[in-house]
Amino acid sequence: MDYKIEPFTKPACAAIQAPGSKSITNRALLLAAMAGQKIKIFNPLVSRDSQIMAQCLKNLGFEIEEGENFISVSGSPKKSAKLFVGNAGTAARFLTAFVCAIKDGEFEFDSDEEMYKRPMRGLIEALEHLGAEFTFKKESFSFPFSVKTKGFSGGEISLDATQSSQILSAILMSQTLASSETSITLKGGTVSKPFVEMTVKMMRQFGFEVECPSNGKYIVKNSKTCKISSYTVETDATAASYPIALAAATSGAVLVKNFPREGLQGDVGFAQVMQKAGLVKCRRVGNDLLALKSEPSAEACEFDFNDISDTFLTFAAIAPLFGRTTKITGIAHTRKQESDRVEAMAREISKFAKKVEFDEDSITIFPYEKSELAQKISSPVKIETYKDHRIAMSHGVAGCADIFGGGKAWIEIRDPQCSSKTWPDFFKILEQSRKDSMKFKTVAIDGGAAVGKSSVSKECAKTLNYMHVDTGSHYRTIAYILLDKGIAPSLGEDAVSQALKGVEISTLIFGNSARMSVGGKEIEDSLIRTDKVNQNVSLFAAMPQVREFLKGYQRSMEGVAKEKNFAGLVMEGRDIGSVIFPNAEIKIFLDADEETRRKRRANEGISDSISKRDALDKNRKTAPLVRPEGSVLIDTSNMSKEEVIAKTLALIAEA
Ligand SMILES: Nc1ncnc2c1ncn2[C@@H]1O[C@H](COP(=O)(O)OP(=O)(O)OP(=O)(O)O)[C@@H](O)[C@H]1O
Ligand SMILES: Nc1ccn([C@H]2C[C@H](O)[C@@H](COP(=O)(O)O)O2)c(=O)n1
Repeated sequence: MDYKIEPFTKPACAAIQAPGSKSITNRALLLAAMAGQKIKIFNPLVSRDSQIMAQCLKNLGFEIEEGENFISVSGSPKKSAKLFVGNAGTAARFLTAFVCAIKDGEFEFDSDEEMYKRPMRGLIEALEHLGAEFTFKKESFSFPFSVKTKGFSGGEISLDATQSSQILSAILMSQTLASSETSITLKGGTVSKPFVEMTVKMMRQFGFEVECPSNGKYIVKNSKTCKISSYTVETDATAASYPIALAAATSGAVLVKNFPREGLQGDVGFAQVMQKAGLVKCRRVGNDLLALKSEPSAEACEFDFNDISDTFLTFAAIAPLFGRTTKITGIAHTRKQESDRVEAMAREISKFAKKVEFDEDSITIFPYEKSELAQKISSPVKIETYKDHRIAMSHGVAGCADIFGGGKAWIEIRDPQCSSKTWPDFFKILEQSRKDSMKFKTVAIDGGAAVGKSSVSKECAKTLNYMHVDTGSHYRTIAYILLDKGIAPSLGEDAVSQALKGVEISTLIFGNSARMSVGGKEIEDSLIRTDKVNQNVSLFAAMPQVREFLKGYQRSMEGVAKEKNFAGLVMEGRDIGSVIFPNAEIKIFLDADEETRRKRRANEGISDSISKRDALDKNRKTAPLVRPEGSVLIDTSNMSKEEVIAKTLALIAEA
C-alpha cells in the first residue's frame, strides 16, 4: 500500500512520544536472559525486531510474560532450538553469540533474505576461535546456518568489528557467561561507537563487570550476579529525530516527550547537530525536549554522522527543503544495514533535489532554490522504502513540509508498514500531530506588572504564527485618550462613560500583533507608556464601564485571528483566563517576586509603580487580577526569558 503524506498547513504545534528504544529493548531482553533471575522490563519497544528477540528467547526455553507496557524474562536456555531472526541485526548478532555460551548445544538459525547479506563474518570468526562449529547452508559466514556450541572459557579474542558495532556488543555481552575472564582486542576499530558504549553501560547497569582499559581493548569478567530485578527502557533517541526534524520541516514547535538525557544513547546528539545546522533550537523542558523552528543560513553545511549514523537519513531527507547544499560524511557502514542506505537515500532524495552525489562514505545533496522546489515537482514523488523503516519515516517527515502552500500532498511512501520495525504507529502519530497542529487554540496569559507577559506572549505567537493581543495596551490606550480629553479618573464613572461614547475602536495588524486603534489611527507606544498613563491606567481599568467597553472587543479577537488565518490566539492581561476567555485551551498565570520585577523594569530604564498598580488591579471589584481557575502557575523569578517561553510553548504544544 502507498501512503500520501498530508503536509502541515500550519506550523507544527504538537507533543509526540516516541517509542521505547529498540537498541535498549533488545539489549535488555538479552541481558535479562543472562541474569539468572526474573527481570521485568518496563517501556519496552513493541515492534517486529523486539518481538523477534522475545520469540527467539521463548524458543530457547525462557519464560516471557508480556503485559501493559512491560515484558518479563525468566528461566534458563535449552540445549537446542530453531531461531528465526528476521532482519533484526541485534537479534541476529546477540543471539548467535549468546547460544555459543551454552555447553553442548546445537542451534539452527535462519533469517529474512536481507539478513543473508548483512555482515556476520567478524563475529563468526571470533566464535569459531572460541570453539563453536558453524555449518553454513548458503554462503560462508552468513545466514542461514547451524551451530554446535561448547560454552566459553574466557581467554583472548582478536575481533574484527569494523563492519558492525553489534559484533562487538554481542561478544561483550556473551562473555559475561564465560567461565573466566575474557580479553577482547579490536582489529581495526569499530563503527557507531556510541552503541558499544550503550552496551557497556547497560551491562554495568545489570551488574555485569566490563572494563575498557584503552581504546580498542575490553575485559569482561565472569561475574554472573545481576544487581537488578527491573529495568526501564528509555525513549528511542533515533526515533526522536523524526519529531525534532518535523519542527524544522514545518517551521513549528514540537515537544518530544521524555527525551532521554545524555548517557546511553548516542543519537541524543542529533538534537545538537540540528541546532548547529541552524535548523531548530532545542530547549529542555523537564523530562521533555522542545524543538523550535529556526532560521538556517544559506551557506552549505557538512556534518560527520559516524557516531549518530541512524539519524543521517532524517537529516538527509529534509535537506532539500532548505535551499542549501548539505554534505553528510562517515556513513559507509550504513551501506550494509537494512538497505544500502547511502545509495537508497541518494536515489530517493534525487526525486526532489536538483542533484545528489554520493561516494562510499558520504552523500551530498544539492537542493533546488527554495522558491523553485514547488515548480520542479509536478506530480507526487513516490518514495521507494526498500523495507527500510528509516527511509520511510525520514521521507514521511519531509513530506510534512507544505511546499505548495495549500496542503497539496507531494510525497507518497511505498510500503509505510515497514516503519513497524521500530515505530509501528509512526504514520498515525504524524497524521494526529498534523490534526493537533490545525486546532485553533486560545492561550490566556495573565499576571501582574512586569512578570514577563509581553515578552513571552509575543515570542510564542511568533513561533506558532498565532495572533498576539496585549490587552494592557487597550487599557493604556483608553487611559491616554481619556487623559487627552481632559478626563481624569477623579471625575468619576459618569464622566468616563460619557467620554467613551465618542471613542471608536478598531484593529490594525502588524506582523503577529493585533493593535487596537482609535478612529482608525494607531496610538503609539511612546504615548501609552508614559508616567502619566502608568499612574492613571489602573484607576480607569477598575471602572466597570471601561471594562464593559473593552470586553466585547477583546472577545472578538478570536474571530479576527481566525479570519486573518492565524493558527491561534495569545492574549495577555489581567483577566483573560478569568473573564474574557474562561474556556481558553491554555491558561497561564505568570508571577515573579517584586524585587525581580522592579529590577527588570529598571533595566529598561523605566520607573513603574508596579506594586501600586498591582494592588489596585488585585483589589478592584470588577474583573480583579486573580490566578484563574485551571491555570498553570509559572514563577519566573529565577527563570530566564527563554526558559519561560519554552515552558509556555511546551504547554501549548501539549494542550
Ligand atoms: N524571565 C525573565 N528574566 C529576565 N527578564 C525578563 C524575564 N521576563 C521578562 N523580562 C524582562 O522584564 C521586563 C518586563 O517584561 P514584560 O514587558 O514582558 O512584562 P509584562 O508582564 O508584559 O509587563 P506589563 O504588564 O507591565 O506590560 C522586560 O524588560 C523583559 O525583557
Ligand atoms: N486585561 C487587563 C489588562 C490590563 N489591565 C490594566 C491593569 C494594568 O495596570 C494596566 C496596564 O497593563 P500592562 O500594560 O501593565 O499590562 O491595564 C487590566 O485591568 N486588565
